[in-house]
Amino acid sequence: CLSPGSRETINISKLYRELSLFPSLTRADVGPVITSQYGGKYSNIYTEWSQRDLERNENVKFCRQYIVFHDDKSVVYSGPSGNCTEIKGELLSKDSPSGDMKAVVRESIIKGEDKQFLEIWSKNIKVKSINLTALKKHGKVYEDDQFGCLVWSHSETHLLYVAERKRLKAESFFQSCSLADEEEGVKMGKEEETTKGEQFVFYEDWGETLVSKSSPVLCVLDIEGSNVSVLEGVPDNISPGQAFWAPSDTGVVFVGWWHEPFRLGLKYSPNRRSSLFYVDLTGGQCEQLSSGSSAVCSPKLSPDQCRIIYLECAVYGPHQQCSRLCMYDWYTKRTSVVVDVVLSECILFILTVCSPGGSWSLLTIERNLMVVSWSSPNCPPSLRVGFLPLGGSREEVDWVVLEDSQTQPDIDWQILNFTPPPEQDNSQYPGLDFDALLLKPKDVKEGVKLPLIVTPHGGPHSVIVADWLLSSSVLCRMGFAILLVNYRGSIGYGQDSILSLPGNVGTQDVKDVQFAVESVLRGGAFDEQKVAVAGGSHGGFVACHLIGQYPEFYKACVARNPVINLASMIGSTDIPDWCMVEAGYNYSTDCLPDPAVWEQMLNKSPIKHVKQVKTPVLLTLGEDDKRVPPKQGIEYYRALKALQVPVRLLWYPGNNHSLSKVDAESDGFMNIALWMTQHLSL
Ligand SMILES: CSCC[C@H](NC=O)C(=O)N[C@@H](CO)C(=O)O
Repeated sequence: CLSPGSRETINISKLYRELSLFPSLTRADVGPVITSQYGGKYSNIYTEWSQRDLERNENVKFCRQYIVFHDDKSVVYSGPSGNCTEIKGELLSKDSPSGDMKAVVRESIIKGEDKQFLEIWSKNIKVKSINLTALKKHGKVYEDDQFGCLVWSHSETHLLYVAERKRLKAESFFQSCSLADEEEGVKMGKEEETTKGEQFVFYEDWGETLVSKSSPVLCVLDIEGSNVSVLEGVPDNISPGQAFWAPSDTGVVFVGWWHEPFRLGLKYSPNRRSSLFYVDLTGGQCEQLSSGSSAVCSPKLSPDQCRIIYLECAVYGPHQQCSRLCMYDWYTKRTSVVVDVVLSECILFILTVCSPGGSWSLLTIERNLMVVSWSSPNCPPSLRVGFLPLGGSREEVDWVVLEDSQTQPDIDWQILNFTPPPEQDNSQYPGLDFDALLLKPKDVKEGVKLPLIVTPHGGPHSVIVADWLLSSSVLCRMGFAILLVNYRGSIGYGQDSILSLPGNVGTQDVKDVQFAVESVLRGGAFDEQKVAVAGGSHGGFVACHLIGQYPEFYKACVARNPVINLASMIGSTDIPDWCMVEAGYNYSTDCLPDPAVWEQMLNKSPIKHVKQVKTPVLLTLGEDDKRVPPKQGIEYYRALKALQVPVRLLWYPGNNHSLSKVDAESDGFMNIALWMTQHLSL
């Protein structure tokens, strides 16, 4: 085993430090069109970035602005305006539509207590700073991308946001308060309504990454009067979010999620019963705008304020299944389907006309000006802008780079396509192919066979795209090849591929990955004795299946928060429906434990094959994971210990499912790299 101070360990940490310097783009906003004194038209582009700061042990957020001169169909001149500025304490921010003002929700610690403020900035002045905590109209403001929003009214006189409903201060049954205390409280204006007997009441939350978010309310600030009000009219059994102002500011449109009979995890789960609603500001009447038997998200008002587009999919079933794009006409109240569920091979037009190859991520589009983050497995994110070709023409977009990044010359990558052998074809969904991304060190000496790390993604309905991946690029620079497999069931290939997997987890996904690895090995460039597997969550499920079903094949395994036993997980995860659906059953909120279903869940789980495992396993677990509770990993750890299979468990307090806090991520990476080096005897 390499010691922490060995030259090799130091070199790996140096590489990690070097490659973790590249920031990623998290947001872009395009400002209004301004005409300069010389007649040229330009827009400001505001961007936010995130970068790991290993010294400070946190992800730092910073912004940079760019100026883009254009003629409405092409960029004429562009460049940065000033340097980067770190953003501290901002939970949410938004420029007003005219660009004249900016609103910020800020968190600040004052005398050891967390306080939230809503600030209004105009030119170089902070014109308002409203202490939301002191107002006590609601609890904490939601800053997440599930419910959260900060939206200017069209008139720029009001702001809309979402916060936790106000709760009365809970006191012990035995709390005594003297008359003198009460009188003092009243005198000081500090009296607070309290309630007895509620101190230990359980409040459901919305699960992984949304803990302590239970009952959101829509809040409006009247800027002129500095007055905050909580909107009335939202039904009691609905949690509102993703809100915006209706045409002419007559009310608010929002997505409402039903939270009865109980809340289920929402992260990566757009398949929760929900609908579009409109609440009228004058009468407080609430109207349901979409069907009550589906799941909706991401509503947007068209620039002409006449239509709302949104995504809609079925309730339950596979998480991240295909959605249809719907349009609601504000004036006729009619709904139409713009793009229906795509059954097979979904390739967006924009991706087909963009070169170079890699990953194009649209940050925003305003008046046909697209702002994108482009990256590839050997090139960290760069910022580009380009106009959408007019009238949907298939012309190439003329991309202009606003912020470039350095290509990593030592990394090579390619996309591989696989057709499963006939005996592995899915009879219900025949003829499905799948892809994989292969990363390799560039100049390999003649005769050298590379060690290979196989990585199935999680989900299972998610996807690996050809973007910049920090850990894969460091491993590649260390001399490993990495094979990232989009087995059948991944997203981006249409609904049929997604539906082919539920009921077949532990076989179809596992066989696809094994087929991909064996096909790649047949090429002769890789060392068959040096193959490892690593995956997180459902990717950890596939990894642990592979070492159980192919016990001689893999020389090392790493699993982050892996699903080990569907039957034991259903009672503790925030998404029990996932366990039922992936095991091949329908879910309903009133389903009770059924021995036959549990037996199938067990049969499809990695724990079923643990007796065959010989591969050394490194487990990385997040203490606060609500999705795959760490007890899943512990279950595997105990079984491996009993079988005397080498196992090492890393336990990360304060971390959830993603293990993405800077210290957990970097420590996890170093341990993974050393585990691979040790067991593949590099
Ligand atoms: C009951 S947990 C199911 C696995 C989990 N699915 C959704 O959250 C998963 O695999 N998550 C992926 C992301 O989709 C991960 O990498 O964490």
